Amino acid sequence: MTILDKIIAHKRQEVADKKSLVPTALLERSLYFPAQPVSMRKYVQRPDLTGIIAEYKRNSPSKGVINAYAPVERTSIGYMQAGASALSILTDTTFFGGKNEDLTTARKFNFCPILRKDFVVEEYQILEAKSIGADAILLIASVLSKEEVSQLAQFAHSLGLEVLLEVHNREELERTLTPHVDLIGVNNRNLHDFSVDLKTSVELAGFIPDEFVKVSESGLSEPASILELRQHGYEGFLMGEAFMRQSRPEKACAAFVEDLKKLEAAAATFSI
Ligand SMILES: O=P(O)(O)OC[C@@H](O)[C@@H](O)c1c[nH]c2ccccc12
Repeated sequence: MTILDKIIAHKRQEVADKKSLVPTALLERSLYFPAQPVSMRKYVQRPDLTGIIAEYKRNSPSKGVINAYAPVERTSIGYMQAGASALSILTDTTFFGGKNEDLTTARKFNFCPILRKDFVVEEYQILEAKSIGADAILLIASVLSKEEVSQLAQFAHSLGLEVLLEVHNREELERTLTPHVDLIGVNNRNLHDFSVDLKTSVELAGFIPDEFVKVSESGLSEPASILELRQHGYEGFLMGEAFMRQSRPEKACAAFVEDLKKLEAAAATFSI
């Protein structure tokens, strides 16, 4: 049994327990409807922003505790001030040390797209994402069938939420691709053994149809990688640990964006 299998088994039980406490009909009555949903797809493509989807992640199964102290208010506001396009907030408690309140807090302080980062296996969790103020959800291809991806994505759309479909290889991409998702994220980390390789994004880029916004996920820590991935059509860059590993993640994000801008300027001069 891999760690991902363990997470999914645990998640199914957790959702069953939650349902008995807050039945679906009750959750439906507490949906959060912001004045207008904020489109992650659009923000990632905004030329005045960086495409960075900055993640708030306290722990991970592969790294243990990453940052136990950085508060979600200051971190999320700082990420957005630094030039991030969107936020990703981990809400899984058991394996990532997150909670729904982290997302509601981030929502209170930021007008920007917020991705609820969790392991979605049922519609109930999508209602929950909406009820806590998310704008987008993640669907992980390796743990879902094509029908599940399609149905969950359509359900998310019916609530005004966008969908980021995460794949790690060509088989997952071709097996689950459906027009009902908005962005395709290529996870450079293999969730079964945690190995990370940016080549995963480079190699899969050509197989992703143009109508989907391409996002490269995990293991990003160098501005040069962003420039390289842009050449392959990536517009979104999901980054967590490189920032969260530092005591002031928002400052690390700002420094990264500064370096990225310098590199962009240098690259522009060089190409003339
Ligand atoms: O911390 P990193 O290496 O920058 O990675 C961020 C993000 O891609 C990663 O947290 C992630 C990608 N897919 C996931 C699915 C579930 C939990 C976490 C993830």
